[in-house]
This record gives sequence, structure tokens and C-alpha cells, in this order.
Amino acid sequence: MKLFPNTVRGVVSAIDEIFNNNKYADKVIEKTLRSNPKWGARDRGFVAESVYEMVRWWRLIEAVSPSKDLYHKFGTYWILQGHKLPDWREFKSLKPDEVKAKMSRISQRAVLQSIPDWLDQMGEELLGESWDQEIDTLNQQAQVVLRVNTLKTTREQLMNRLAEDGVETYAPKGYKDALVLAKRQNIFKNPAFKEGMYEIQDASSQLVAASLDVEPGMRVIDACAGAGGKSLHLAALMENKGRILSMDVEDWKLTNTKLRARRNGVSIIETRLIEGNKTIKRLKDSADRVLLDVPCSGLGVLKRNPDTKWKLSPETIAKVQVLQQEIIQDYCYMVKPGGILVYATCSILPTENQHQVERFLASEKGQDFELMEDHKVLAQESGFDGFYIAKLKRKG
Ligand SMILES: C[S@@+](CC[C@H](N)C(=O)[O-])C[C@H]1O[C@@H](n2cnc3c(N)ncnc32)[C@H](O)[C@@H]1O
Repeated sequence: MKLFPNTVRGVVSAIDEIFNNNKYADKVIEKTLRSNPKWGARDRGFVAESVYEMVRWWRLIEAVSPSKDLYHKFGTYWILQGHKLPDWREFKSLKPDEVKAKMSRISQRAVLQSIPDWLDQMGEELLGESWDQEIDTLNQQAQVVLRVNTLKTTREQLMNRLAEDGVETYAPKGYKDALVLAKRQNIFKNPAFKEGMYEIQDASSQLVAASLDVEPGMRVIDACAGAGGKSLHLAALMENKGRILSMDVEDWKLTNTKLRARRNGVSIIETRLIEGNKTIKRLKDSADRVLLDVPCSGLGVLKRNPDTKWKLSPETIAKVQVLQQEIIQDYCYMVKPGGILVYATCSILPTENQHQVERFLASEKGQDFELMEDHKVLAQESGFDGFYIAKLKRKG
């Protein structure tokens, strides 16, 4: 594969922004691509993928790179990917054999898997033997998965429509609204996206709305709705009949939910900003179904957000765990007696998942609920993101 100086420069300066100015990888990539409008689709793909992969493998790259120079680090990454370096001044003192020899001497899992030591210890302590394979899987590149908007089309129709545009997809077993792209590409530009035929949503994430067993006409609350990914899926499952109240503490996310609802042809979503506990208390006993897609460490979605491992710390995980228990305790009574409450995270840590549900069920409010089932989705088993979904029934 041939390297071009301008795109490699783009990668190097993006890496500088991410690691030296502590910026988020997705934002930096977006800005880099926006400020280089002349780059073609291949250049854009190369820059985005190289930045994400360098972020993913950063600790390993640092361990084998001969210096702190960012061109050396890019070159090291390129060698580790099995490519040949061009004869550029920037790579003069970089010796592929030395990089490979250094690499072969590393045996520590945290370095080989390019994760912080604390994360490796936490993973092993909480997931035991399955951690080794889980972290290996979470370091692989994510597949691009679409959720078919069944309000506008069917999976088969969308598959054919995309095929006409040269976009090959396949339907994964067990996920009835999902289509996986055979080859990574920017799918936001396709006219079918602009027409609201699909959203980008991992297959594991698509299990969340499905677990609420919604029916047309129901009243549903999505209490941590964010930009509305699950709300939109719920609306499609409800055939756009009934009512969904999409709530969040961040108004700008709800603005996005509204925009996406319009594109999806969804009219049953109402958004409401959570301004305090009063907003929640007013909704006591009001919904047939409540979804709590709570804030979490995001360790189940490392494939698509590799910089999470560099931004997280044991302290931030402990903090988010306190918030998770507060949310389930404070929001649980919005569901009517006899209704269903779903607690979900995109984490693989039991401390954010089953331990939280067990703690809730053992508490005073938990006495009014029973666990119907829970689903611990490990990335190594699903082939998609790691997730946790617990379905609780409020006693009648
Ligand atoms: C995992 S994200 C939700 C993703 C969203 N459901 C989707 O499918 O796109 C968790 C959300 O919880 C919100 N949040 C944080 N604290 C909250 C609170 N106390 N009450 C409700 N939502 C909260 C965050 O702003 C964030 O949007």
C-alpha cells in the first residue's frame, strides 16, 4: 500500500491533537477531514482508519517505537501492520527488523493488548478466564451495522436498494432488523440514509429496544435517551403508534433525537429535559415500559471507541457506578405496576451490570420488582459489541 505525505501528515497531526491536547478521536478525525475537502474517499478512509488504529494500539506502539517522534510512531504502526515503509527522510532511522525484534520480546498482556495496567487487572478480576479472549475481541475493528427502519422499508428491500448502489450487505442471524456492511465505507452519504431508511446501530445495541416487548399504542419512557438511537428503534417496533417520552439531562442530545425522528418518519416521540427529580416524580406510574440505558464505562464498545481506554480511570468507573444505582432507584417507579423496566449498559463489567441489578433488587424499592431475565452479551460470543440487558417486572 502506497503512502502519501499529505495524508500521513494528517494522521500525525491528528494523533498529536488526541494524545498531546487530550482531544476525542472522533472529533479530531471529523475536523481533520473537514479541513481537507480535496481528499478523496480513499484518502479519507486511510486517515480515519490509521488514526483509530494508532489510538487502539498506542501503548504497544509506544513500547516498540525507537523514539517519541510521531513520524516514528506512525512508521512503527505501519510496520506492525505488515507494510513496507517508503524511503522518506522522516523514517530514515526506523529499522523494521529492530521494531519486529522488540515486539517479539513483549510478553505482558496489558502491553500486547495495548491497555492500561489497571484495566487489565480489573478485567481479569471481574471476568476471570473470559477476559483474555474478550479484550482480544474488543481490540478488533468493529463491523458497520445498519438498523433497518421498518417504518419505511423492509430488510430485503433495503438490501436490494443498497446493492443497486454497489453497497454489499448481509443479514446476520438472530437480529431481525440488522444489516452488516460487507466492506467498511461511509454510509451516511447514501441517499437511502437521508431518506430515513436506516440508522447506524450495532447489532447488540439493537437487542435493547427489542427486549422491552413493546406493542403499538403503549406509553413508553426512554429515560436516558441521548440522541435517541433506542427511542427510534422503539418507535419502529411500535409501528409509530402510542407515545414515547425521550428524556435526558442534556438538551442538545434531545435536539438530535428530534432531528433524527423527523428523518425516520417518527411522530410519536416527545422529548423532555430532566431538570431535577421533580420531572421524574411527576411521571410516577405513567408508563407501560421504561428503558434505563444508563451512562456507563463504554467498555463493551471499545471496538468503535478505542480512545475510551485512555480516557477512563478506576475513579471514573466508580463514579458512573454510583450514578447508575441512583438512576435505577430514582426512576424505577415511572413504570406502572405490571409494567416492564429494562436496565441496559454497553459495558461488560459485572459491577455495572448484574451487580447493580442485584443491589437494586435487594433494596427497599427493589422489593416491588422481580427479575424476568438478563442477557450478558460478551463481544467474543456475539461478534458485535458487549452489552448488558436486564428485564424487570414491577409487581402488580
Ligand atoms: C448510554 S447513553 C444513552 C444512549 C441512547 N439511549 C442511545 O441509544 O443513543 C446514556 C445517556 O444518559 C444520559 N444521562 C446522564 N445522566 C443522566 C441522568 N441522571 N438521568 C438521565 N439521563 C442521564 C447521558 O446524557 C447519555 O445521553
